[in-house]
Amino acid sequence: MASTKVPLFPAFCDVAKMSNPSSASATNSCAHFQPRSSSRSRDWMTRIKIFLPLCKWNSRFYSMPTKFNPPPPPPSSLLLVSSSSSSSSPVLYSDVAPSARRYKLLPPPPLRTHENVTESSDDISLLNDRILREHGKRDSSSPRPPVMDTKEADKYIQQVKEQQLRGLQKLKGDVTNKNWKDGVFSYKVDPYTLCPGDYVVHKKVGIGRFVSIKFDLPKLKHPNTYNTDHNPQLPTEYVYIEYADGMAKLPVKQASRMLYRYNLPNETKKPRALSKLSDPSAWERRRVKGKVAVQKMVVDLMELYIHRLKQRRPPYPKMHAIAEFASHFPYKPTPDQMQAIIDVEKDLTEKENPMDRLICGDVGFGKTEVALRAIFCVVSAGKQAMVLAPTIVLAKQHYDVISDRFSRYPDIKVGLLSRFQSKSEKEEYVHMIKHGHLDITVGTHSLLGNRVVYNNLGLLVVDEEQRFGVKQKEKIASFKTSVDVLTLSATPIPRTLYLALTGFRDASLISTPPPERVPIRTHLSSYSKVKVVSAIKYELDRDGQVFYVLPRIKGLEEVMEFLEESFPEVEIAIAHGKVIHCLKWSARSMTTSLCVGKIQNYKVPNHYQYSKQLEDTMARFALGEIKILICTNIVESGLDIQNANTIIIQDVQQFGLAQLYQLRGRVGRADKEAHAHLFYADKSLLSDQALERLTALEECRDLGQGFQLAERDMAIRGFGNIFGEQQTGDVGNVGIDLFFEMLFESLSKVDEHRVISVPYQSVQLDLNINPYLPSEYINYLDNPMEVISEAEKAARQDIWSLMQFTESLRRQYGKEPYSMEILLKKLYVKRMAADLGITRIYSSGKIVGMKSNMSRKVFKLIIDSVASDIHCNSLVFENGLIKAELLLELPREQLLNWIFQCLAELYASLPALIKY
Ligand SMILES: Nc1ncnc2c1ncn2[C@@H]1O[C@H](COP(=O)(O)OP(=O)(O)OP(=O)(O)O)[C@@H](O)[C@H]1O
Repeated sequence: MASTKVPLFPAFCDVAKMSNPSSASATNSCAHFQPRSSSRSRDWMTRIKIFLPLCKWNSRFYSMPTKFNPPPPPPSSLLLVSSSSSSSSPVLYSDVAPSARRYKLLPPPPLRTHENVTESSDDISLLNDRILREHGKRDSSSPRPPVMDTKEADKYIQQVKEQQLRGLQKLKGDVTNKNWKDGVFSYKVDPYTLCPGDYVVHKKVGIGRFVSIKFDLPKLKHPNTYNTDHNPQLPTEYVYIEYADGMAKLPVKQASRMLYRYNLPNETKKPRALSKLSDPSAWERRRVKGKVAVQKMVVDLMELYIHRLKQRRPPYPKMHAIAEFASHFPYKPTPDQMQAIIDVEKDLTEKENPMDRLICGDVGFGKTEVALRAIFCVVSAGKQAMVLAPTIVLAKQHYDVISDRFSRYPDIKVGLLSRFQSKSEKEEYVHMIKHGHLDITVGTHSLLGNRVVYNNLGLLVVDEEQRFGVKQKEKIASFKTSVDVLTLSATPIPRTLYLALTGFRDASLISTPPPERVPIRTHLSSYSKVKVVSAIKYELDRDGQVFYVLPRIKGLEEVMEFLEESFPEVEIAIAHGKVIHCLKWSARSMTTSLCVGKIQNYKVPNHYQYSKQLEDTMARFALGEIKILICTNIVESGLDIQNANTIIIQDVQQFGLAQLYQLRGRVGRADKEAHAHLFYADKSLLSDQALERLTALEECRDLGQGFQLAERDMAIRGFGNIFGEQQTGDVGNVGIDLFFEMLFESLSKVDEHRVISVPYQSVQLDLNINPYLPSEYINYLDNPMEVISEAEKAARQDIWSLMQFTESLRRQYGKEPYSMEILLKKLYVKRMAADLGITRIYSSGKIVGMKSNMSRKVFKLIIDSVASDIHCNSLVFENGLIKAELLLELPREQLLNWIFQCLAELYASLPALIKY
């Protein structure tokens, strides 16, 4: 939603504070208001007192929690009349001249944000809070795309749809895929593959625990009839599932049609609760919630994608020089690698909208080369490129690889910027970047700081985006609309998901390893110094190098001592990502040339010195001078040292599977057989789950097999790459497989979930409500005509502007009187109706009718996702008309309240719909 600010009126009064200084809201909103003089405030109080007796007829007026509580209007004081029923531009008539401006002008107060929402008592506040929350949620994950013209949107949606169909078609054509059943992609589980205790999800009943499959005699449907499905004489196989309030038994055939796994294989995460057989509606609500969450994800994705398609930049020129650049790659690209290179080249040289492509491939499968070619294409066209890495070690490695590859092009300048640099060094780089003297900048998140301003940025390469923090991801997202972005990730996306997503997200998969790769041998056992020494000795004997990884910095020192004793002649070093302000650790963070005896003279290094040491350590390890590197997971991603082919991981249980998978990928990056030794401290301390997962990792020996294992296990994390991380929590509601199925369904039907909004002006509100504004309120307002016209203008713009308008109004003048509230509600009703595609609202007796352009499917989806049943139970959909029959005919203003609340409920489901 566009966050356009409605011009605020000058804040000038302190009435609320004076009349009710202790009110909580006064503290919140009016604390900065200053009365100009006490005599004037007394004057105001006197005027209120005079009018008080007149107000008694309107008890509702008094019961409102208002800061500003002026008297009700004498009937003639001000009448707001709609100039026509289709336009709510009101005409003002006032019998009281606006009073002199009596209050001091102060700057407008800050707007409420979703963090500081406090007052939420009336309908409008509640709705505003909801809009704020929704905006906050969406804003944190992605910038809100601006409104798009319906016809233009049609074109893009069609384009996305066609591409996506091609993806699904490919999936169908994939004969090896067992998930296609009867032309539909299915994630249902084969009951025979279940183990007792596995959590399962029955689509109709909910979450239960698989007990067993047993033979039993089938029940007769009726005592006098034979069961046509099963011969009553013969026992049939049944699946037994335990629920919260009993045991269910299902014929195997039915179970294979209805059951899903709740968890990933090898995962034993407990669901919050088992479902009840006696209460299927609770499960139904949960399922609908899950469906709507999935829907929201897909719609967000779709909207962002469409928004990006709308951005324009001229395609980069196709250059012959790229062939020369490519010829310096020492290997023949693998087919997948080549495809990824072609995909990126097409994005850059054939498309007119900025690229946002994900290169997803197993560790060490050659993603860097794809990025290098993209960088070449962009910088040779005179633009700058930025390469972002999650760690300084990886940034340095990228810097080395890039510098090496571009060394033949002296005009192309490459620089490394990191938080560990000295201030002057940094300043120099920042200056060079700003003036276009640096073509390729490599660095960590420090590149995202506001001080780094580019002269002509064309490409952003992000390595392992998931390892950046929320704020940094937001910053990265903000680049996506203006520059080409290439994201590299070793977190696998299941091929099926990838294909289904074709059309929504540009991604290239590299799933084939370079040809000479040999599978890594993984050994899992309890820790033993003897085993460690033997593993290291084996590697050193073949002239290789060793990574020794621990989960914490504490402990590196101890290992150092032990290894120095065992291998006194060997160069050993420590590397980790932090400067530790403790003499002992800092000293040991130096390379091994520093012996214990020198520690006394050693000064704690600052960031700059530490970075130099780390850089030096890593460089010497890369050159093969250091043979054993004792480190934390600072080496987790991307590090590429071909001669290091043994990795020892101590206290393996403290790492996540994804981390282990990455760490293991540090070795076996050339043609030598590599070994990964995973050591746990004490088997008895390992949970069954941890042991099972580690065993699975050990068993996946073949190349690509590990990828398959990780593919499912990390599918959820893979979602993070595509949808944003917060949504992954929604999986827990319905279990992974049903979630996948819903996702597939939703992806393939995305165009059916479309609400086409109508222009605000075209909404006809035939309710004949024309509220009077009290003259006191009119006098109180600085410029009433302007207030009313600003309100209209905000409503015409969008709901966000209207929300900002009411918030400002209330902050400056206090809570409005009832008639003003009615006026605002009219505007809200019209605005929400326009967004929902409702063109006319009318009432006739007890019937409320809303003429809409939405389809029955969309109506159903909206109704399904509405949290409160109060309004929606009464709504039906007939031939483009949303209809409700109320229990009794309501007075007009109450009717407006009912419609306001009803639309606010419907409006809440809009995020799950495409709104063009
Ligand atoms: N087609 C190829 N044939 C042989 N070796 C290759 C090929 N492509 C890349 N390599 C080499 O494989 C090693 C790993 O490649 P690269 O660093 O690009 O992997 P990556 O996919 O980025 O891995 P990670 O996810 O760990 O960062 C490098 O030494 C690289 O030179």
